[in-house]
Amino acid sequence: MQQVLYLKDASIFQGDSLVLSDINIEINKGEFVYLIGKTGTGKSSFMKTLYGDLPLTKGEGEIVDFNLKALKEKDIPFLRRKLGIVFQDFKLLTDRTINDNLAFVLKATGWKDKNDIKARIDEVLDKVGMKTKGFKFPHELSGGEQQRIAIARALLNNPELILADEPTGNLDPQTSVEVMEVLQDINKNGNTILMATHDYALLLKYPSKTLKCDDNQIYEVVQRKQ
Ligand SMILES: Nc1ncnc2c1ncn2[C@@H]1O[C@H](COP(=O)(O)OP(=O)(O)OP(=O)(O)O)[C@@H](O)[C@H]1O
Repeated sequence: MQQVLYLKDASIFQGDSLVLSDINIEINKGEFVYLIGKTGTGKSSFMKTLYGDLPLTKGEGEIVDFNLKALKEKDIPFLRRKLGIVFQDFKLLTDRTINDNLAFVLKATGWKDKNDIKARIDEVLDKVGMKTKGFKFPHELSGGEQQRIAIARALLNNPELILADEPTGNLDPQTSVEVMEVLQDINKNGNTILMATHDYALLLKYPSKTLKCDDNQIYEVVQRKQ
């Protein structure tokens, strides 16, 4: 099994306060992993550590071949190119169309050829069922559609790991299921996904490996067979 993430005896701090300690986890290529836990237990802090927004100061960690302990400011853009990050609030650029949102990311990561850019955009929009919506502006799309675009954006550079922090947090239950179907599809096509959520209905509907933050620890939840 190829490992895309491991943490060994790691602790996560916000300033001086300890959020999580003794973290020992690994995620292998192809897995779909949930990260659950009550508000304030450290899910976002954990995710931020993985994409270089919080430093790892104690313990060891490696993500998509980057050593988190030795991560320098200048490494962060390169780390993020190997990750796809999806947030609760979509974070699309509101002043341009979907196609231009996606082209912006590709150009920022060195893509130059117009035809290659167009082909890649069509490809990722197709993966999230939004191929006909590229000409629209974000405000012309529903919340679920905007999140599907954010997932397409995360796929642009063939990420080795997708980090989704409460991707259905702003969506109604039906739309959450639609977005989850997209995430399940891309996982079946080989993408590795770590998804923070407090939506237990999704966990029950789509059972998968689950990590839980509680009492300053992260541990794997053993799921009972139904
Ligand atoms: N920027 C910050 N500075 C200092 N403390 C912070 C900061 N952000 C979060 N914390 C603290 O770290 C702890 C974990 O917060 P975190 O946001 O990681 O939890 P969470 O599980 O993601 O919660 P939520 O579901 O509400 O986002 C909380 O006690 C919080 O008050």
